[in-house]
Amino acid sequence: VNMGTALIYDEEMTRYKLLWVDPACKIEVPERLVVSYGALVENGLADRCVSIPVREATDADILLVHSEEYLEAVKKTPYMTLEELKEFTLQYGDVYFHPNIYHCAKLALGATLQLVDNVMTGKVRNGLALVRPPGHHSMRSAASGFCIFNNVAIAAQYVKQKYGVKRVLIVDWDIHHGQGVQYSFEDDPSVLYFSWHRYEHQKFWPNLRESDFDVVGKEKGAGSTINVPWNKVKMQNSDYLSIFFHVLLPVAYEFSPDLVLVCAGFDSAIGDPEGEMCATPDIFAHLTHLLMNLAGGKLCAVLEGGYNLKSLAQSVCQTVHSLLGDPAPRPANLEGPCNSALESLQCVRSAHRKYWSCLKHAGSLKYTLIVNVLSFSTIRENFIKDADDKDAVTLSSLIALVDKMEKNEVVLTRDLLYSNLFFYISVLSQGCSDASGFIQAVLGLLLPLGYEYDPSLVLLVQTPGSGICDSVWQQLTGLLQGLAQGHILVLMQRTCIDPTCSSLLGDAAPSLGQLHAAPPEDVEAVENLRQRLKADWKLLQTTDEPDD
Ligand SMILES: COCC(O)(O)CCCCCNCCCN
Ligand SMILES: [Zn+2]
Repeated sequence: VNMGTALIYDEEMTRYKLLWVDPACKIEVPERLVVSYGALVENGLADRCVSIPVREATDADILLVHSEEYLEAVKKTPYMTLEELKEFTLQYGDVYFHPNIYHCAKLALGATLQLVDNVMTGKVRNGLALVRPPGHHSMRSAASGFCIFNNVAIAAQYVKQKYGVKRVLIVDWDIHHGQGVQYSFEDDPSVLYFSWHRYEHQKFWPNLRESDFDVVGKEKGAGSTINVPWNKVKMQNSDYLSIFFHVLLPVAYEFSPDLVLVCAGFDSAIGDPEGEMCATPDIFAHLTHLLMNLAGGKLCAVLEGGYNLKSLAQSVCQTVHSLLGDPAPRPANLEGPCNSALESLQCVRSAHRKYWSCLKHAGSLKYTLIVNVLSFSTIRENFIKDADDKDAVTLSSLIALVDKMEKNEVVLTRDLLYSNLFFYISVLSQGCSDASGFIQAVLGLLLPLGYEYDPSLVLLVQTPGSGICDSVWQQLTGLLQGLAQGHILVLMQRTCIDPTCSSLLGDAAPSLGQLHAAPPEDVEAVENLRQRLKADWKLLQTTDEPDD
């Protein structure tokens, strides 16, 4: 059941700003919150959310990550003169202090903890905390990058301590590397930290060697830090989606988190002076949607960066639309990932191959994945029979149609042809359906194909004997709703009405639990098919090698 989406915001957090000249900090202005919240109100989204009040974080909350000496130092800032504030600020990088920033930093952290409390206790399903100062750069004893307290890092420690949460996934889609988060969990296998960031071979701020793809975590935490460096600017939607399909989502499903925290920075959107990327605000509807079937839908997004007020406001609205369960806009005209993105993708996958079974290739065939992309011409030449001109494609005719498609005697009624290309994937799994093999096929093959194809309708058919268990079926039904603006038609030849309906009604699919290594034959099946198809379907590429 959909318990709703929390929105946590308090205008007190707009009451601090830069009081002196500092070119590095002038972009971090109070208007960032004003326009974000304003846009949610204007678009009728604020009213559809459950409004949860902020609270002040306690010392105990702050000390989950930060040191006593750092907290004691920050506590003195409200009483400092302008000169003392400037002096105090000099010891840190790309950050500024203000008499009211300590208060606002406690509210930003308090807002974040209110959000995770309400999600963990089931008051709401998911939510967004619109906060400043942001958090992901601040470290145990240092402020950095406009950040005072590390809101998301503290939230992860907080839920582990208070709710005994075993595994937390942190997705940092801000365009900067959240080094503060990485440092907090680099040896902690219970927190998986994923970050992509503008890097340009260490030439971009914060210019850290440890932001590169080969830094994967330490000791027990090896494999639980995933760094995706963008070594060029102007990355687009398909670059972002490729990383989700071929790195983040396969690993996230294998990790099977109990909670997803998002460092929701929107400086990764087009128009942002910091990111200089080209991904459009609607991509955040898809990124959010693609994470919403993890952890039983428990997702807490916390604002980090975002400095172009127009694209920030639009990106925030796209994110909240998805949190509310609204269908995502069609991912129009996706090209393939650029070579630089493919290089990063390949580097990250190989750096993590030994930690995550989903990134391995081996074995022989179990799934026969039949992918027929039937274009107009193919259909017209080879398949059209003298189909009578039905006015409406009735369900029975669709079922009859699908039966024929199963037998590859495709007869398409004329009006079905009018809905442009017809895209037909049948995932036949002989024998018991191993969830991980199937999910990896969905994430690494079906979704990239589907997003690139961008259908106006998704026809999902459950063939008898497919042996796909309900929770996997619900994951599939949920994930596919990111396509065709959610226009999905499910033909079931087996009674799994309830789980399907709950997924169609927007409920998150139940977690599949930690996924074991997929049977090698499944992995190979997907890999073979991906090799065959990637020449025509660019989103299937994971390397810039002609045949990886
Ligand atoms: C968590 O804060 C959100 C953020 O990651 O966006 C902070 C970015 C700090 C960027 C510091 N350099 C600015 C140089 C100005 N050209
Ligand atoms: Zn940022």
